[in-house]
Amino acid sequence: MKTTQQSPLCAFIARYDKYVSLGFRGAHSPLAAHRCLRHTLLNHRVFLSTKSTPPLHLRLSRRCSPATASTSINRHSIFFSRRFACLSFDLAPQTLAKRRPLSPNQHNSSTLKPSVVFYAELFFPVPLFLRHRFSLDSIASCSKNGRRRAAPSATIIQPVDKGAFLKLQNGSDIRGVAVDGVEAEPVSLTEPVTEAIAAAFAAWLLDRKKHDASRRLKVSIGHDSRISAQKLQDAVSRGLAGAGVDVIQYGYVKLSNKFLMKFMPDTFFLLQPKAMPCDPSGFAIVLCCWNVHTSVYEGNWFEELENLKHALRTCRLSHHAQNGDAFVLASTPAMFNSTLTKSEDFLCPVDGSIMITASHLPYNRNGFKFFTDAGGLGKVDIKDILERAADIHKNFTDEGLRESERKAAQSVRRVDYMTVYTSDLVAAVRKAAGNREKPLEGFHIVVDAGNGAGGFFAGKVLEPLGAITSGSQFLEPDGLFPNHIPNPEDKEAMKAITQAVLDNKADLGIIFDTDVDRSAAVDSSGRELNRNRLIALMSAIVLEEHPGTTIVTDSVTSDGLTTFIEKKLGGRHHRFKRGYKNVIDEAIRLNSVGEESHLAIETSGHGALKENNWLDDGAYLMVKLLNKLASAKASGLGGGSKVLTDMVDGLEEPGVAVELRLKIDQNHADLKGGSFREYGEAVLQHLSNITDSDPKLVKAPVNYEGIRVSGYGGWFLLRLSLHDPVLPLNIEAPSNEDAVKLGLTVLSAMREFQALDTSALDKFVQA
Ligand SMILES: O=P(O)(O)OC[C@H]1O[C@H](O)[C@H](O)[C@@H](O)[C@@H]1O
Repeated sequence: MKTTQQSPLCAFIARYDKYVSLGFRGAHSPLAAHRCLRHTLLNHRVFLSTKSTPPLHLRLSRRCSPATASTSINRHSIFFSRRFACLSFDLAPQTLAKRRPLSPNQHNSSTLKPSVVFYAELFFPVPLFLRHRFSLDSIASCSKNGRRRAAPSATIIQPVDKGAFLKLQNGSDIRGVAVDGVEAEPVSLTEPVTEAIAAAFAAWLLDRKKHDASRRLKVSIGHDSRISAQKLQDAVSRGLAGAGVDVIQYGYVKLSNKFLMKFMPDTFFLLQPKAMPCDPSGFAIVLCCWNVHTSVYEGNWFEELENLKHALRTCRLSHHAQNGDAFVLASTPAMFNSTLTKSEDFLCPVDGSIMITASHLPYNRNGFKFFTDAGGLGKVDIKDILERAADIHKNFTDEGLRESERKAAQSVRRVDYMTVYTSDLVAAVRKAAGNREKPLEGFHIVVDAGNGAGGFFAGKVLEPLGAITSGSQFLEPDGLFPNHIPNPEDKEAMKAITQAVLDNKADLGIIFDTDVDRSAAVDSSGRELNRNRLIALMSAIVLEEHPGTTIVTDSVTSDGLTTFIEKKLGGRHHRFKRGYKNVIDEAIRLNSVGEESHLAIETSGHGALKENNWLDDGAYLMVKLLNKLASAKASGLGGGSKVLTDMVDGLEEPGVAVELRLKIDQNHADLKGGSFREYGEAVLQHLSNITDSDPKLVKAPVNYEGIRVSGYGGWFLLRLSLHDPVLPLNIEAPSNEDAVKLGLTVLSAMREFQALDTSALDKFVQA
């Protein structure tokens, strides 16, 4: 992925943005500092927060010189933006020399104007009067005659038409670009757009809950580890609060003074605890930047960061909320669960819930999933919300936005809901194991959270159940996903968890996607239990509990899986469409018409069980595997994951299985102004005709999506992607030769479709 940002600083931010905010070289210049601040704020999650009141920040600005008496400060300045304070100090060269001797060259360098810059994200909006006084925004907004006038909202509202809003729909989710910097991917999920979408969800919810008009509705918001999460969560909070809904945030940052004193003593000293007391529950941290000459400071600075990162890791940051140090994240299933939980302490149940996530997509994307107690919202509702959002956005005024901001500042509450959610998971395993406290004692299970939100599973689920989790990896949240794509379908990701299992001689490996609605496992021999194997395993478990039940899956499942479910397990395999919402809704429908179904699951790792309120929950799928391990051990069947491996014994596996994604060029003249869907349908129709006339091929008699054809001992499925201008082609066959024959059939149907990029298929058949 190419980024347009080239400066070393950007590279630096890209590496460390989770933990620091950086100043630019020359941050002594207010303009540069401000630009830097804006850049950082716009693109990165900025840490951290304080519940202290704004005057404390003012005091901080005055007191910082004495506080840093051991250094020599040439000048300092403070800037306030709507939610952030930026403090910048220029240090005299001798101060630098104390940290690391400067070369004569550096002493003489005219660029050597080192600064320290602190950024603080405030939990409260900075009052306008402060902003007017200190913010460069307000200086820029001075009228020509020199009189200050009210600063406009810190966000500039660009007009956005309805079409642009509707483009944010991705099936039953909303997805867009939230971070600038990737070529040809302009930001579409801006703060005002997000605020409008949240306000639209509130309006939609208020319409649905008219009968509850006597009380204020509550909506929970949570997010995963994405770098734009905080920014969007704030915007969502404003949108909801402005629409008259109570807002409960499940995602926030919480680091204790103790943590700071221990791991960042220098920084903390500069922050002067007396001037910036942290209230016992709120905690505060502002990480500083030893700005400028990273060449001068590099060692030290990197060392500090490494210390911090180490500290974060050893503290199991995301699992120790109750101990005071945490990035408190949320998972998608937990958000849905918050509409069902009954607990006044945790302000539950909420009327609606919003998860801020773009699942496994690249770091610059983000999006929303919406829930009520009836489940995730469907396509029609999402379209309705986006249409409403477009109207709301059109009518935004500065004053209205400020009012929403004020309301959000007054009404947002924070709850560590993951504590409830994880204790439910722990309770489920204990119950299944005959109420034993530590049913997983003796098991070594490694978790790979891919730096998403799933790190909690090691410390808050497995460890309380007695499992050893050493060797778990990528548990710490990092929205740049530096290790691998957090996606159990991804080959690299599966390789990483497999290696971790083998290296640690673990009994089981568990991997999640970013927002924990998908998962997969690896057995002790390093055998991947994902895709068809995971479905086979889950089917075996569910069919033991509910003999004969129907298993609903997505469309790309293998023929071998059908044989396994129907012949070996005695269930019924209902192969439906791709899309987790589609399979869940289908299972619910089957039950409503009298066909019992207890499991809806996709090869992607999404899965939902009837017993778990049809919650699409990757963590719960893993809980079902844990139950199996625990009960096997209790009944003396031995430890390890053999019990799971044995359950998928007999599943026929194809020699070759590929998925090729063929793009439709939407701007190609061959579309003749039509949509890519119409074009894709035409390709499918043509393929259907061709296969009808080929005696070696048999079209699947029952098929709900695309064209599925058997032949040459295997099968292929060509279908339209749920979201993209793409025709995904799945081929499974006993050998490469057979797979190529199937590929050639498909290719022959595509020759006349010029807008279709068949290069992946060309390559496949040639190889
Ligand atoms: O149709 P595709 O492009 O293959 O995408 C299909 C996938 O889209 C999303 O990621 C959904 O969350 C999945 O449930 C679905 O399987």
